[in-house]
Amino acid sequence: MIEFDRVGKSYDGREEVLSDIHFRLARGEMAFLTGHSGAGKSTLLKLMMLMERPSRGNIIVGGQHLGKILQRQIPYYRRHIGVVFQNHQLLFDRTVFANVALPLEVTGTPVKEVARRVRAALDKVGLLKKEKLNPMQLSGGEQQRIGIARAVVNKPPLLLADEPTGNLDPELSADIMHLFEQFNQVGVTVLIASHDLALISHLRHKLLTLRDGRLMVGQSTEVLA
Ligand SMILES: Nc1ncnc2c1ncn2[C@@H]1O[C@H](COP(=O)(O)OP(=O)(O)OP(=O)(O)O)[C@@H](O)[C@H]1O
Repeated sequence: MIEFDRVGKSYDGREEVLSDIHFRLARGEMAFLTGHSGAGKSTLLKLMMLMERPSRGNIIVGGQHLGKILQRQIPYYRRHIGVVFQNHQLLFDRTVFANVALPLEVTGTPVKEVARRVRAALDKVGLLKKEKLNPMQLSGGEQQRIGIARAVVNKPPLLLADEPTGNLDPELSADIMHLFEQFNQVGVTVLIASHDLALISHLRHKLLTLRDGRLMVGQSTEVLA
């Protein structure tokens, strides 16, 4: 599903933030990406989203060589990836339903189909009853669930998350991680950047650790060992 082959990234010709990054994530696999602040976690996710281009090396996502994707093709490529951010980036001038419907409207999905899919996504995150509310009326944990519903409403085969539990207390954070696991159990490939090592150590998935620009691959249950 994801393959990084000797990828390097430097900004503005300065020292490399990522060096010689080499890893694979199989279709249907789930992994955590960790590392200290500034280690390059967001940069690695941005390379997969084509928000940044590597300085060297090759990246393949879903069978596509990212180096061959032209600038104008990027919006189409991104439709296959669901993205969840720490600050959920919801629009507070519209309802929960309208927020989750956004990715479908962009692709011109018929209205009936939009309603069906939005409700299915809200049901999966346990917030079907809140569709008419404004996101402002929801708790932080609920807002994050709305962000996740919006990320999965298109049924993307790949879900990327950047510190999705950053603002949440431990219990809510665990709930959010379990939600990602549920999507993974139905076949979605999931990669989550997080520095919440206590939480990660309780879940058994692949662990990608960035240190001094290099990547090490291990198991999340060994993270505190
Ligand atoms: N657009 C940019 N231009 C220049 N430097 C950048 C840019 N984006 C990130 N960097 C630098 O690259 C390094 C890695 O940043 P990145 O945001 O990928 O780290 P991170 O591991 O996600 O950090 P955090 O956990 O604090 O979010 C940092 O030194 C940062 O200052």
